[in-house]
Amino acid sequence: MTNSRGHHMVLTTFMLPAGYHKDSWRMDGSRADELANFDFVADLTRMAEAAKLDAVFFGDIAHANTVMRGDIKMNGFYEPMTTLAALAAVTKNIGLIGTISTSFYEPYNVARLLAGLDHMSGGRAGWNIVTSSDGFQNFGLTEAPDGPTRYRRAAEFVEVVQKLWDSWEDDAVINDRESGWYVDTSKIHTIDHVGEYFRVQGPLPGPRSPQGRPVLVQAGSSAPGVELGTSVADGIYTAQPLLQPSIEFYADFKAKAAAKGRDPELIKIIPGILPILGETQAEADELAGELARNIHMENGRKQVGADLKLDLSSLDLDEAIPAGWFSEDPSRGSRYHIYRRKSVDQGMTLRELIVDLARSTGHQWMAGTPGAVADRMIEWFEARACDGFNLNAPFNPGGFALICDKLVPELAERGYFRHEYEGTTLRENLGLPYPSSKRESALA
Ligand SMILES: Cc1cc2nc3c(=O)[nH]c(=O)nc-3n(C[C@H](O)[C@H](O)[C@H](O)COP(=O)(O)O)c2cc1C
Repeated sequence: MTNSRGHHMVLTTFMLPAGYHKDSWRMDGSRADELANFDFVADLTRMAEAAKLDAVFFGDIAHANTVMRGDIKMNGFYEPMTTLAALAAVTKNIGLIGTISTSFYEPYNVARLLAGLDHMSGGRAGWNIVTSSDGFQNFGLTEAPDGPTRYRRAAEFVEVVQKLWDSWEDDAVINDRESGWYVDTSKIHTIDHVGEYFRVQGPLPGPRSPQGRPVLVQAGSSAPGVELGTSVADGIYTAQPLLQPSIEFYADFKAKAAAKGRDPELIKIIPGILPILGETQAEADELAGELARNIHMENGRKQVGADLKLDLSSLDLDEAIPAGWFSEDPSRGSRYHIYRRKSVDQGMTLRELIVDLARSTGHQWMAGTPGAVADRMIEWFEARACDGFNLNAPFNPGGFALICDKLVPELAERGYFRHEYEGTTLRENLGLPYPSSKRESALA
């Protein structure tokens, strides 16, 4: 490894078969007619595995609001756990990270789902822990509980899931034909959890999974979100469009985790990036223009309005949203303030904002040659603005092919990414240790 940090980047991909760039499913060559079809997502995942990416990452939202506003990007066409289980059967090395909401499930189900995926994939499961800000109408409530309440439930939820994953000691299965006992029951323990939200006896009905505990990723940016991430997450997804704020976020996050006794090197900070690639800068710019020409502007207007909670129906597309329409309230969330800055400080017009949001939804995007995009990624990695990236393919399958065939090899060539998988589990490939069960640590 030739880079100064002594290890390579983490690279995962946000698996959105419709394409991360809004409306890119309208491009020539997209496989839009195959959305919700397994072969399509399996082809994309095999491409990611051939490029030796750490993991494919499936987001999830339990409602159809964005689809009804004309944006199918963050779609419900692929339910994460069922899709990942199917993908486990046709892949060998790549990590399989799925989103499950702590607001809409019970910990016992989630512990089983992820342990099951970990078993079926030989140790490649990961969980993106979200608390969901929408969709509560589908689960018996009229609106979302406030952030601190959702994260209180999430913290207890994760604690219960971890206790359940540890409820079988590593060597509880003895498979002893002589004695007639398949398991050593003295090594299987109830958890007897009684908390504010959950009462769970345990143990799980099956053995500890290959990774001991599947990898935990999280993306909270509010104070309670960061509190959960710094306490439990192995990986942090984050929208960081600018270098300096990302360096500050990285240092602050790792310091908070270290203050809790965690090894900051074992927590991977993974901002998103959307690369639009061309053989030359002119070719990349032309592609960016083609993607922008596919955007349905009126749907874009609705989407920006919904994201910012503003009525933009009367605004000319070539005007900027008036500064006075924005709130400075920090509780509006990090994405809101990214767009407030772009509009107010950088003077972007509504049309430019729609295009920018269509490209990145608040993440960094860059049009350039593979060499130039690799330069930018390396600059961030060396500056400790990140430990790697979540690659957002602007369009599929063509835009993802450019990432896998041109950008990732460039990073590998320059010593910033692997040529071969190091291990067979996601933990091994991320350089994370096998976690001893809580019971063992309590006894030690
Ligand atoms: C890359 C990335 C992916 C995310 N994926 C999801 C998702 O699939 N489902 C979801 O409900 N929230 C998702 N989120 C939202 C976060 O879980 C979180 O709610 C958001 O960053 C705001 O932080 P807060 O919850 O602390 O306010 C994602 C965020 C990021 C940055």
